[in-house]
Order: sequence, then C-alpha cells, then structure tokens
Amino acid sequence: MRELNVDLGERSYPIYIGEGLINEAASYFQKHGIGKKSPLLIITDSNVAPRHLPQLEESLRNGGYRAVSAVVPAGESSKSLAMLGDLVGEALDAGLDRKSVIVALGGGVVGDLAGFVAASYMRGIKFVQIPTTILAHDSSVGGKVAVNHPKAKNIIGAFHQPEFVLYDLGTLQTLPPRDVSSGLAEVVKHGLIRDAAFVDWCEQNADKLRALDADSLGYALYKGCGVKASVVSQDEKELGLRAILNLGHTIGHALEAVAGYNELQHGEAISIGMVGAARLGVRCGAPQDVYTTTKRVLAKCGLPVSLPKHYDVDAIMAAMMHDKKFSEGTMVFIVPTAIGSVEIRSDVSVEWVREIVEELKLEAEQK
Ligand SMILES: NC(=O)c1ccc[n+]([C@@H]2O[C@H](COP(=O)([O-])OP(=O)(O)OC[C@H]3O[C@@H](n4cnc5c(N)ncnc54)[C@H](O)[C@@H]3O)[C@@H](O)[C@H]2O)c1
Ligand SMILES: O=C(O)C(=O)C[C@@H](O)[C@H](O)[C@H](O)COP(=O)(O)O
Ligand SMILES: [Zn+2]
Repeated sequence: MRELNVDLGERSYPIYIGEGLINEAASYFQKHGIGKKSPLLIITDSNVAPRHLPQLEESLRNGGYRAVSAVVPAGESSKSLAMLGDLVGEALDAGLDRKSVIVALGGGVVGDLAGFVAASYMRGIKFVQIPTTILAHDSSVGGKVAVNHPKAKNIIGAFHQPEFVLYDLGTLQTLPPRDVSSGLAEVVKHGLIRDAAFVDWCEQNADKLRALDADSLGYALYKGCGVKASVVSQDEKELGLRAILNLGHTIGHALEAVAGYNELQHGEAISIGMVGAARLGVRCGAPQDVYTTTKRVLAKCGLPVSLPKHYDVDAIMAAMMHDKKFSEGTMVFIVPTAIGSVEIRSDVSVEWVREIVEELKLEAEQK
C-alpha cells in the first residue's frame, strides 16, 4: 500500500493507493472518525455499480454503517444541474443530515458530481473519494468539484476537499481500453508539467500501463497523485501556480463543450489540447522536442493527437472564451518550455491560438 498526503493545514488528507482497499472501506471510515448514526449516500454510475458497488456496500454494512446508493447514468452528461437536483432529492429521501457523508464511487464524472452535491447539500457536508478510473487519480485529489453548463465545462462548482481518497487498484481491472488511454492523458500531463524522467518512464511503460499491469499502474498513479498533491498544497484555490494543472485544458475543454460532452472522453480532449499547447510552446521558443515528444508519448498511450476533421474552428474559439483562465480581456495559457516544465503566460495572442487549432485540424486531414 502506498500513501501520500495533501498538505492543506486543517483540511489535509491522505490518499491511500493499493489492491483490495474497497473491502476494507469501513475501517478507513472509522479511522477518519466517520460516525455511524447518520446514513451515508454512495453516488456511483451505471457502469461502476454492477462491478464494484456490492463490495463497498458489503464492507460498509459489515462495519456497521447504513448506506444508501444512488446510481446515475454513466457519462459526462450526468455532470449537470438537473442531476444535482435529482441527487439532492435522493439525499433528502434517504434522510441525510449534516453529519452524513457522501461517498463518490467512480471516475471523474461521479467524483466531480458527488463532490458538488456534498459541497452544496445543507451548505456543505463531508465526502470521501473512491476513484475507479485512472483519470480519477487527478479528479479525486484537489477538491475541484463541479457540474457542466451546455456552454462551458465545469462552470458551476466549488472547492470542497474530501476527507480521504481510497484508491483500490483492483477496480481498474474492469476499465475498457478507451478509458485506460483517456486516464493516461492526465498521468502524462503530470509528467509534462513537473517531471521529465516520469514522461520518459510513461513512454517506456505505455504498453504495460495499457495492459493494466498492476505494478506499473500503482507506480504511475502514485507519481501522478504526488505531482497533483504537491501543486494543490501550494495553491489550493488556483490563485496562481495551480493553473499549471490546466495544461491542455484551454483547448481541451472547448473541444468537449463543442462536441456536446458526448464525443470525446476528457483525456482524449486534453491529449489534443496538450499537443496544441506543445506547438504553442515551440512557437514561443521551446525546443522542437517539446512537440515531438509530447505527441509521441500520447500516441503511444493510445490517445488522439490531432483534431478530428469535422470540428469547427470558430465554434472552438468561441467556446474557449468561456474558459475560467480568460478574464479581464486576457487569455492565460499554460505553455510548455521544456519536457517537465511549463510557464503561465498571459501574452499569447488569440490569433496564435487559432492558428494552432487550425494546424491541429490540418494534421488530421493530412493523414
Ligand atoms: N476535479 C478535477 O480536478 C478533475 C480532474 C480531471 C478530470 N476531471 C473530470 O473528470 C471527468 C472525467 O473522468 P473519467 O475519465 O474518470 O470519466 P468517467 O467518470 O465518465 O469514467 C469513464 C468511463 O469509465 C466507466 N468506469 C468508471 N470506472 C470503471 C471501472 N472500474 N470499470 C469499468 N468502467 C468504469 C464510467 O462509467 C465511464 O463510462 C471529466 O468530467 C473531467 O472534467 C476533474
Ligand atoms: O485540479 C486542477 O486544478 C486541474 O486543472 C485538473 C484538471 O485536470 C481538471 O480537468 C480540472 O477539472 C480542470 O479545472 P477547471 O478549473 O479548468 O475546470
Ligand atoms: Zn483534466
């Protein structure tokens, strides 16, 4: 078992990573002082429920906890205000009170949604993250919780930190290949922003990761969570540094919104966005290998590295203007300077970004 800590003063919490941890869930709840008098609400999705919910329910029941489960349809469209309303209804029906705890069992969609239910129900109750995707090594850590608006991704949300993160590597064995690759995009991102040697490791071990080799996965998630925890500890509310975790997301979030949140997985959109950011980096003076390496490693992970032909550049540029990093008329962009390092720049022209998006599309057309 590996353990990391997110250092946030009195809101600090551990991330436990290991095999079979769901079966011991009740003991972690107890260890973290979660009481048994108020009911818990487990929020999960329709793909995760048949595979991993029974073990969690059994563990909690055996430990003397009362838990009610709510299952939302799998997919990004569940990250909506309407679903938030439905879940608040379920919480009320289940008798959740201010001492109740919400448990997010699933990927980033469930984590963001359940976290936002916890942040808003009765003005905020505790929650626990039990991630079941590779991508969720990113979403379960750091306290960003949100739902989407049709016009903009994650635009209705809060910062609300979990009590702890319980990462059972065993749950990842049931992930479909597409979601394995999607999750690897954020793993590679953590290397690209902070750790060149880890990017190299990802490239060397991409095949093992895609084959769900348990040792490789455990190491990758430990390294990815480590970068995330370190950045969040230094800047919880994204007043500055934390924006580096948004590498690839300015373009990526716009692609997700333009595609109606149902065509590209988050990691796929971010992969294309990171290739775009790497191109921008080279334009801003970074060595050419920033682009070639970024593209090569992401492709090795089974990710898209160019923009599908049918995407409309005008629509993408319009969606980008809703990015949270666009304010006071300025677009803040995360630009790579070398593999393993990025800078936060507010002097990148919108025209340059547009040219990069057009180039990404051209690459797909030339294939
Ligand atoms: N809060 C943050 O800091 C943060 C960080 C990164 C991403 N995100 C958000 O996370 C979301 C993407 O997360 P995701 O890729 O995990 O998406 P997801 O939750 O939709 O999971 C991807 C797919 O895998 C299925 N699934 C999950 N666990 C499974 C398992 N163990 N076995 C089989 N199938 C399983 C899901 O049902 C879904 O179909 C996006 O909404 C993104 O915006 C948030
Ligand atoms: O935790 C962060 O900060 C991140 O930027 C992590 C991203 O991978 C994640 O997709 C996040 O939800 C994006 O944040 P947003 O503020 O741009 O919605
Ligand atoms: Zn992301």
